[in-house]
Amino acid sequence: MSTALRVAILGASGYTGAELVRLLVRHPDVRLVALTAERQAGKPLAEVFPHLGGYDLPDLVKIDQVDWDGVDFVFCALPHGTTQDVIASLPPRLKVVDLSADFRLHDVETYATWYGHAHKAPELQAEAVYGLVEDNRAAVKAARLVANPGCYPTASQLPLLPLLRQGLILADDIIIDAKSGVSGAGRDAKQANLYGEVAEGVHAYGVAGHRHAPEIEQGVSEAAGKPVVLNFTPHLMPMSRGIHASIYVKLAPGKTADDLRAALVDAYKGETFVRVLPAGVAPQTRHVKGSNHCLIGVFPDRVPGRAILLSVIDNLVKGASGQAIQNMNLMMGYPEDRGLEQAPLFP
Ligand SMILES: NC(=O)C1=CN([C@@H]2O[C@H](COP(=O)(O)OP(=O)(O)OC[C@H]3O[C@@H](n4cnc5c(N)ncnc54)[C@H](OP(=O)(O)O)[C@@H]3O)[C@@H](O)[C@H]2O)C=CC1
Ligand SMILES: CC(=O)N[C@@H](CCC(=O)OP(=O)(O)O)C(=O)O
Repeated sequence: MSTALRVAILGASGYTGAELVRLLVRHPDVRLVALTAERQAGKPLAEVFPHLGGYDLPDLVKIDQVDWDGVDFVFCALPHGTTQDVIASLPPRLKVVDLSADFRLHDVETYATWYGHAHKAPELQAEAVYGLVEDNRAAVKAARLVANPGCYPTASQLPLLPLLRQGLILADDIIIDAKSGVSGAGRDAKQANLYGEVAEGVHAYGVAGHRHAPEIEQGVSEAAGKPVVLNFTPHLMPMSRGIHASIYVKLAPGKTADDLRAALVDAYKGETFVRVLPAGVAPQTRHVKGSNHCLIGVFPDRVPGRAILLSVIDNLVKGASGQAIQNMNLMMGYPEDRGLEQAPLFP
Protein backbone atom coordinates (compact mmCIF):
# COMPACT_ATOMS: atom_id res chain seq x y z
CA MET A 1 0.00 0.00 0.00
CA SER A 2 1.30 3.46 -0.91
CA THR A 3 2.31 5.74 1.94
CA ALA A 4 2.51 8.78 -0.30
CA LEU A 5 1.41 12.10 1.14
CA ARG A 6 -2.01 12.87 -0.35
CA VAL A 7 -1.86 16.48 -1.52
CA ALA A 8 -4.59 18.89 -2.63
CA ILE A 9 -3.77 22.05 -4.61
CA LEU A 10 -6.44 24.73 -4.33
CA GLY A 11 -6.14 27.04 -7.34
CA ALA A 12 -4.41 24.53 -9.63
CA SER A 13 -5.60 26.38 -12.75
CA GLY A 14 -3.52 29.44 -11.83
CA TYR A 15 0.16 30.13 -12.45
CA THR A 16 1.44 29.15 -9.01
CA GLY A 17 -0.91 26.16 -8.87
CA ALA A 18 0.39 24.91 -12.23
CA GLU A 19 3.96 25.42 -11.03
CA LEU A 20 3.16 23.34 -7.93
CA VAL A 21 1.88 20.57 -10.20
CA ARG A 22 4.96 20.78 -12.46
CA LEU A 23 7.26 20.33 -9.49
CA LEU A 24 5.18 17.90 -7.42
CA VAL A 25 4.62 15.31 -10.17
CA ARG A 26 8.33 14.52 -9.72
CA HIS A 27 8.24 14.51 -5.90
CA PRO A 28 8.63 10.88 -4.80
CA ASP A 29 6.68 11.28 -1.53
CA VAL A 30 3.65 13.06 -2.96
CA ARG A 31 0.48 11.95 -4.71
CA LEU A 32 -1.76 14.70 -6.09
CA VAL A 33 -5.30 13.70 -5.13
CA ALA A 34 -7.28 16.93 -5.63
CA LEU A 35 -6.85 19.95 -7.91
CA THR A 36 -9.32 22.81 -7.67
CA ALA A 37 -10.39 25.71 -9.83
CA GLU A 38 -13.27 28.16 -9.91
CA ARG A 39 -14.20 29.09 -13.49
CA GLN A 40 -12.15 26.22 -14.97
CA ALA A 41 -13.67 23.57 -12.69
CA GLY A 42 -14.83 20.45 -14.52
CA LYS A 43 -11.94 20.43 -17.00
CA PRO A 44 -8.96 18.10 -17.15
CA LEU A 45 -5.85 20.04 -16.09
CA ALA A 46 -4.21 19.19 -19.43
CA GLU A 47 -6.93 21.19 -21.19
CA VAL A 48 -5.99 24.31 -19.21
CA PHE A 49 -2.23 23.62 -19.19
CA PRO A 50 -1.21 21.33 -22.09
CA HIS A 51 2.37 21.21 -20.78
CA LEU A 52 1.04 19.19 -17.84
CA GLY A 53 -0.60 16.53 -20.01
CA GLY A 54 0.81 13.02 -19.81
CA TYR A 55 0.51 12.68 -16.05
CA ASP A 56 -2.17 10.73 -14.24
CA LEU A 57 -3.87 13.67 -12.51
CA PRO A 58 -7.35 14.30 -11.15
CA ASP A 59 -9.60 16.73 -13.05
CA LEU A 60 -10.18 20.23 -11.75
CA VAL A 61 -13.08 20.46 -9.29
CA LYS A 62 -14.57 23.19 -7.09
CA ILE A 63 -13.26 23.42 -3.54
CA ASP A 64 -16.55 22.17 -2.06
CA GLN A 65 -16.25 18.96 -4.10
CA VAL A 66 -12.99 17.87 -2.46
CA ASP A 67 -13.22 14.78 -0.22
CA TRP A 68 -11.06 15.98 2.68
CA ASP A 69 -10.94 12.49 4.24
CA GLY A 70 -8.61 11.53 1.40
CA VAL A 71 -6.26 14.51 1.84
CA ASP A 72 -3.25 14.93 4.16
CA PHE A 73 -1.72 18.22 3.00
CA VAL A 74 -3.06 21.35 1.29
CA PHE A 75 -1.42 24.02 -0.85
CA CYS A 76 -3.65 27.04 -1.11
CA ALA A 77 -2.88 29.07 -4.26
CA LEU A 78 -5.95 31.31 -4.30
CA PRO A 79 -6.24 35.08 -4.70
CA HIS A 80 -5.51 36.96 -1.49
CA GLY A 81 -8.68 37.92 0.34
CA THR A 82 -10.40 34.64 -0.60
CA THR A 83 -8.10 32.39 1.39
CA GLN A 84 -8.83 33.13 5.06
CA ASP A 85 -12.39 31.76 4.85
CA VAL A 86 -11.26 28.70 2.89
CA ILE A 87 -8.50 27.73 5.31
CA ALA A 88 -10.75 28.37 8.33
CA SER A 89 -13.24 25.87 6.89
CA LEU A 90 -10.69 23.03 6.41
CA PRO A 91 -10.47 20.13 8.89
CA PRO A 92 -7.95 21.33 11.50
CA ARG A 93 -5.86 18.16 11.20
CA LEU A 94 -4.68 19.24 7.73
CA LYS A 95 -1.29 20.86 7.30
CA VAL A 96 -1.43 23.87 5.00
CA VAL A 97 0.96 26.08 3.05
CA ASP A 98 -0.81 29.22 1.90
CA LEU A 99 0.78 31.01 -1.05
CA SER A 100 -1.41 34.11 -0.76
CA ALA A 101 -0.76 37.17 1.39
CA ASP A 102 -3.64 36.32 3.75
CA PHE A 103 -1.55 35.08 6.69
CA ARG A 104 1.79 36.84 6.17
CA LEU A 105 1.32 39.92 8.33
CA HIS A 106 1.46 39.05 12.03
CA ASP A 107 -0.55 42.14 13.01
CA VAL A 108 -4.17 41.90 11.83
CA GLU A 109 -4.57 45.70 12.06
CA THR A 110 -1.68 46.16 9.63
CA TYR A 111 -3.34 43.57 7.39
CA ALA A 112 -6.64 45.50 7.48
CA THR A 113 -4.86 48.77 6.62
CA TRP A 114 -3.10 47.35 3.56
CA TYR A 115 -5.64 44.83 2.29
CA GLY A 116 -8.75 46.97 2.83
CA HIS A 117 -10.81 44.61 5.00
CA ALA A 118 -10.72 43.14 8.49
CA HIS A 119 -8.86 39.85 8.84
CA LYS A 120 -11.42 37.03 8.68
CA ALA A 121 -9.46 34.44 10.71
CA PRO A 122 -7.41 36.20 13.42
CA GLU A 123 -7.15 33.02 15.49
CA LEU A 124 -5.46 31.27 12.55
CA GLN A 125 -3.24 34.29 11.99
CA ALA A 126 -1.90 33.85 15.51
CA GLU A 127 -0.94 30.28 14.61
CA ALA A 128 0.55 30.96 11.14
CA VAL A 129 4.32 30.75 10.69
CA TYR A 130 6.05 32.98 8.11
CA GLY A 131 7.77 30.58 5.73
CA LEU A 132 10.97 32.31 4.69
CA VAL A 133 12.76 29.03 5.21
CA GLU A 134 16.38 30.15 5.48
CA ASP A 135 15.39 32.64 8.19
CA ASN A 136 12.75 30.66 10.05
CA ARG A 137 13.52 26.96 9.61
CA ALA A 138 12.88 25.75 13.16
CA ALA A 139 9.42 27.34 13.36
CA VAL A 140 8.46 26.01 9.92
CA LYS A 141 9.34 22.45 10.97
CA ALA A 142 6.83 22.64 13.82
CA ALA A 143 4.12 24.52 11.94
CA ARG A 144 0.66 23.39 10.86
CA LEU A 145 -0.10 26.54 8.83
CA VAL A 146 2.68 28.28 6.91
CA ALA A 147 2.29 31.65 5.20
CA ASN A 148 4.51 31.45 2.14
CA PRO A 149 6.30 34.79 1.61
CA GLY A 150 5.57 37.09 -1.32
CA CYS A 151 7.92 37.19 -4.28
CA TYR A 152 9.36 40.69 -3.73
CA PRO A 153 9.67 40.08 0.04
CA THR A 154 11.61 36.85 -0.60
CA ALA A 155 14.09 38.49 -2.98
CA SER A 156 14.48 41.50 -0.67
CA GLN A 157 14.70 39.86 2.74
CA LEU A 158 17.21 37.13 1.90
CA PRO A 159 20.10 39.59 1.42
CA LEU A 160 18.93 42.09 4.05
CA LEU A 161 18.11 40.04 7.15
CA PRO A 162 21.57 38.58 7.96
CA LEU A 163 23.20 41.98 7.44
CA LEU A 164 20.74 43.72 9.75
CA ARG A 165 21.02 41.01 12.40
CA GLN A 166 24.79 41.57 12.47
CA GLY A 167 24.53 45.36 12.46
CA LEU A 168 26.53 45.68 9.22
CA ILE A 169 24.07 48.06 7.54
CA LEU A 170 21.86 50.86 8.83
CA ALA A 171 18.19 50.01 9.08
CA ASP A 172 16.96 53.57 8.50
CA ASP A 173 18.37 53.94 4.98
CA ILE A 174 17.25 51.04 2.76
CA ILE A 175 16.05 51.57 -0.80
CA ILE A 176 14.64 48.58 -2.71
CA ASP A 177 14.23 49.02 -6.46
CA ALA A 178 12.58 45.81 -7.67
CA LYS A 179 11.42 44.42 -11.01
CA SER A 180 9.03 41.56 -11.74
CA GLY A 181 7.98 39.44 -14.69
CA VAL A 182 4.31 39.64 -15.63
CA SER A 183 3.42 36.17 -14.28
CA GLY A 184 3.76 37.77 -10.84
CA ALA A 185 0.32 39.26 -11.43
CA GLY A 186 -1.38 35.87 -11.94
CA ARG A 187 -3.26 34.43 -14.92
CA ASP A 188 -6.47 36.35 -14.49
CA ALA A 189 -7.14 38.78 -17.36
CA LYS A 190 -6.24 42.37 -16.44
CA GLN A 191 -5.87 45.33 -18.79
CA ALA A 192 -2.57 46.37 -17.21
CA ASN A 193 -1.06 43.02 -18.19
CA LEU A 194 -2.09 42.96 -21.85
CA TYR A 195 0.79 42.33 -24.28
CA GLY A 196 0.40 45.81 -25.72
CA GLU A 197 0.72 47.36 -22.28
CA VAL A 198 3.85 45.49 -21.15
CA ALA A 199 5.70 44.23 -24.23
CA GLU A 200 8.06 47.08 -24.95
CA GLY A 201 8.46 49.13 -21.83
CA VAL A 202 8.96 49.24 -18.11
CA HIS A 203 6.83 51.00 -15.54
CA ALA A 204 6.79 51.46 -11.81
CA TYR A 205 3.58 50.73 -9.94
CA GLY A 206 2.39 50.88 -6.36
CA VAL A 207 4.89 53.71 -5.86
CA ALA A 208 5.33 54.41 -2.13
CA GLY A 209 2.26 52.29 -1.46
CA HIS A 210 2.75 48.67 -2.46
CA ARG A 211 1.35 46.04 -0.04
CA HIS A 212 4.67 44.19 0.00
CA ALA A 213 6.33 47.13 1.82
CA PRO A 214 4.76 46.21 5.19
CA GLU A 215 5.65 42.56 4.64
CA ILE A 216 9.31 43.41 4.02
CA GLU A 217 9.28 45.90 6.90
CA GLN A 218 7.92 43.22 9.24
CA GLY A 219 11.00 41.02 8.67
CA VAL A 220 13.47 43.88 8.48
CA SER A 221 12.16 45.42 11.71
CA GLU A 222 12.45 42.12 13.52
CA ALA A 223 16.03 41.67 12.26
CA ALA A 224 16.98 45.26 13.13
CA GLY A 225 15.34 45.08 16.55
CA LYS A 226 13.38 48.30 15.94
CA PRO A 227 10.56 49.55 13.70
CA VAL A 228 11.80 50.24 10.18
CA VAL A 229 10.15 52.09 7.31
CA LEU A 230 11.85 51.59 3.96
CA ASN A 231 11.60 52.67 0.37
CA PHE A 232 10.23 49.96 -1.95
CA THR A 233 9.37 50.57 -5.60
CA PRO A 234 8.27 47.65 -7.81
CA HIS A 235 8.36 47.72 -11.62
CA LEU A 236 6.75 45.53 -14.25
CA MET A 237 9.16 44.16 -16.86
CA PRO A 238 8.54 42.73 -20.34
CA MET A 239 9.40 39.17 -19.30
CA SER A 240 7.25 36.30 -18.11
CA ARG A 241 9.19 35.23 -15.00
CA GLY A 242 11.73 36.61 -12.57
CA ILE A 243 12.29 39.12 -9.80
CA HIS A 244 15.33 41.38 -9.70
CA ALA A 245 15.89 43.52 -6.62
CA SER A 246 18.58 46.23 -6.53
CA ILE A 247 18.93 47.21 -2.89
CA TYR A 248 20.84 50.37 -1.91
CA VAL A 249 22.16 50.33 1.65
CA LYS A 250 24.26 52.46 3.98
CA LEU A 251 27.16 50.68 5.66
CA ALA A 252 27.60 50.73 9.42
CA PRO A 253 30.62 52.87 10.39
CA GLY A 254 33.90 51.17 9.42
CA LYS A 255 32.26 48.42 7.35
CA THR A 256 32.88 47.70 3.66
CA ALA A 257 31.03 45.93 0.86
CA ASP A 258 33.53 43.08 1.26
CA ASP A 259 32.39 42.72 4.88
CA LEU A 260 28.78 42.41 3.68
CA ARG A 261 29.75 39.81 1.10
CA ALA A 262 31.71 37.78 3.63
CA ALA A 263 28.82 37.90 6.11
CA LEU A 264 26.32 36.70 3.50
CA VAL A 265 28.64 33.91 2.32
CA ASP A 266 28.89 32.79 5.92
CA ALA A 267 25.15 33.12 6.63
CA TYR A 268 24.24 30.98 3.62
CA LYS A 269 27.17 28.56 3.53
CA GLY A 270 25.05 25.52 4.41
CA GLU A 271 22.09 26.49 2.24
CA THR A 272 21.07 24.67 -0.92
CA PHE A 273 19.03 27.45 -2.45
CA VAL A 274 20.80 30.73 -1.64
CA ARG A 275 24.13 31.48 -3.29
CA VAL A 276 26.31 34.55 -2.94
CA LEU A 277 28.19 35.27 -6.16
CA PRO A 278 31.89 36.08 -6.42
CA ALA A 279 32.86 39.76 -6.12
CA GLY A 280 32.09 41.65 -9.32
CA VAL A 281 29.51 39.16 -10.64
CA ALA A 282 25.95 40.43 -11.10
CA PRO A 283 23.09 37.91 -10.95
CA GLN A 284 20.51 37.84 -13.75
CA THR A 285 16.92 36.60 -13.64
CA ARG A 286 17.87 34.11 -16.38
CA HIS A 287 20.24 32.41 -13.92
CA VAL A 288 17.32 31.24 -11.76
CA LYS A 289 14.54 30.67 -14.29
CA GLY A 290 12.63 27.52 -13.30
CA SER A 291 14.78 26.89 -10.21
CA ASN A 292 14.32 27.46 -6.49
CA HIS A 293 17.52 29.47 -6.13
CA CYS A 294 18.16 32.99 -4.96
CA LEU A 295 21.42 34.48 -6.25
CA ILE A 296 22.91 37.47 -4.48
CA GLY A 297 25.61 39.88 -5.66
CA VAL A 298 27.29 42.51 -3.48
CA PHE A 299 28.94 45.63 -4.89
CA PRO A 300 30.61 48.68 -3.33
CA ASP A 301 28.81 51.88 -4.31
CA ARG A 302 30.74 54.83 -5.76
CA VAL A 303 29.17 56.88 -2.98
CA PRO A 304 31.40 56.40 0.06
CA GLY A 305 29.88 54.40 2.89
CA ARG A 306 27.27 52.74 0.71
CA ALA A 307 26.83 49.34 -1.00
CA ILE A 308 24.50 47.74 -3.54
CA LEU A 309 22.93 44.31 -3.06
CA LEU A 310 21.50 42.52 -6.10
CA SER A 311 19.10 39.62 -5.60
CA VAL A 312 17.29 37.47 -8.18
CA ILE A 313 14.68 34.72 -7.91
CA ASP A 314 12.07 33.13 -10.14
CA ASN A 315 8.82 34.62 -8.80
CA LEU A 316 6.94 31.37 -9.49
CA VAL A 317 9.54 29.10 -7.84
CA LYS A 318 11.54 30.55 -4.89
CA GLY A 319 8.99 33.41 -4.92
CA ALA A 320 6.01 31.05 -4.66
CA SER A 321 5.61 27.34 -5.48
CA GLY A 322 9.21 26.16 -4.97
CA GLN A 323 9.46 27.84 -1.59
CA ALA A 324 6.02 26.37 -0.75
CA ILE A 325 7.37 22.87 -1.47
CA GLN A 326 10.52 23.65 0.53
CA ASN A 327 8.16 24.51 3.41
CA MET A 328 6.15 21.30 2.93
CA ASN A 329 9.35 19.24 2.95
CA LEU A 330 10.31 20.73 6.31
CA MET A 331 6.82 20.37 7.79
CA MET A 332 6.76 16.70 6.74
CA GLY A 333 10.34 15.83 7.68
CA TYR A 334 11.46 15.20 4.08
CA PRO A 335 14.85 16.39 2.79
CA GLU A 336 14.44 20.10 2.19
CA ASP A 337 15.40 19.98 -1.49
CA ARG A 338 13.25 16.99 -2.43
CA GLY A 339 11.41 17.66 -5.69
CA LEU A 340 13.34 20.92 -6.13
CA GLU A 341 16.55 19.63 -7.68
CA GLN A 342 15.89 21.17 -11.12
CA ALA A 343 18.77 23.04 -12.68
CA PRO A 344 17.81 26.49 -13.95
CA LEU A 345 16.73 26.97 -17.57
CA PHE A 346 19.34 29.13 -19.28
CA PRO A 347 19.29 31.43 -21.16
N1 LIG B 1 2.12 34.75 -9.45
C1 LIG B 1 3.13 34.88 -8.59
O1 LIG B 1 4.30 35.06 -8.98
C2 LIG B 1 2.88 34.82 -7.12
C3 LIG B 1 1.61 34.67 -6.60
N2 LIG B 1 1.43 34.59 -5.24
C4 LIG B 1 0.10 34.44 -4.67
O2 LIG B 1 -0.37 33.11 -4.91
C5 LIG B 1 -1.79 33.13 -5.09
C6 LIG B 1 -2.11 32.52 -6.45
O3 LIG B 1 -1.49 33.33 -7.44
P1 LIG B 1 -1.52 32.99 -8.99
O4 LIG B 1 -1.37 31.53 -9.17
O5 LIG B 1 -0.58 33.91 -9.63
O6 LIG B 1 -3.03 33.42 -9.35
P2 LIG B 1 -3.91 33.04 -10.63
O7 LIG B 1 -4.84 34.18 -10.84
O8 LIG B 1 -3.04 32.63 -11.75
O9 LIG B 1 -4.76 31.76 -10.13
C7 LIG B 1 -5.76 31.87 -9.16
C8 LIG B 1 -6.40 30.51 -8.90
O10 LIG B 1 -7.44 30.63 -7.94
C9 LIG B 1 -8.68 30.21 -8.49
N3 LIG B 1 -9.73 31.10 -7.97
C10 LIG B 1 -9.93 32.41 -8.30
N4 LIG B 1 -10.95 32.94 -7.58
C11 LIG B 1 -11.40 31.93 -6.78
C12 LIG B 1 -12.43 31.83 -5.82
N5 LIG B 1 -13.22 32.87 -5.51
N6 LIG B 1 -12.64 30.64 -5.19
C13 LIG B 1 -11.84 29.57 -5.49
N7 LIG B 1 -10.86 29.59 -6.39
C14 LIG B 1 -10.62 30.77 -7.03
C15 LIG B 1 -8.51 30.32 -9.98
O11 LIG B 1 -9.41 29.44 -10.63
P3 LIG B 1 -9.94 29.75 -12.15
O12 LIG B 1 -8.73 29.68 -13.03
O13 LIG B 1 -10.90 28.64 -12.42
O14 LIG B 1 -10.54 31.11 -12.11
C16 LIG B 1 -7.06 29.88 -10.12
O15 LIG B 1 -6.95 28.49 -10.02
C17 LIG B 1 -2.24 34.59 -4.97
O16 LIG B 1 -2.67 34.84 -3.67
C18 LIG B 1 -0.95 35.35 -5.28
O17 LIG B 1 -0.97 36.61 -4.68
C19 LIG B 1 2.49 34.60 -4.40
C20 LIG B 1 3.77 34.74 -4.85
C21 LIG B 1 4.06 34.89 -6.27
C1 LIG C 1 3.84 41.69 -11.11
C2 LIG C 1 2.83 41.72 -9.99
O1 LIG C 1 1.73 42.22 -10.16
N1 LIG C 1 3.19 41.18 -8.85
C3 LIG C 1 2.33 41.11 -7.71
C4 LIG C 1 3.02 40.40 -6.57
C5 LIG C 1 2.88 38.91 -6.61
C6 LIG C 1 3.31 38.25 -5.29
O2 LIG C 1 4.28 37.78 -4.90
O3 LIG C 1 2.73 38.35 -4.31
P1 LIG C 1 1.41 38.21 -3.54
O4 LIG C 1 1.23 36.80 -3.16
O5 LIG C 1 1.56 39.06 -2.36
O6 LIG C 1 0.34 38.65 -4.46
C7 LIG C 1 1.93 42.49 -7.22
O7 LIG C 1 2.69 43.44 -7.37
O8 LIG C 1 0.88 42.59 -6.57
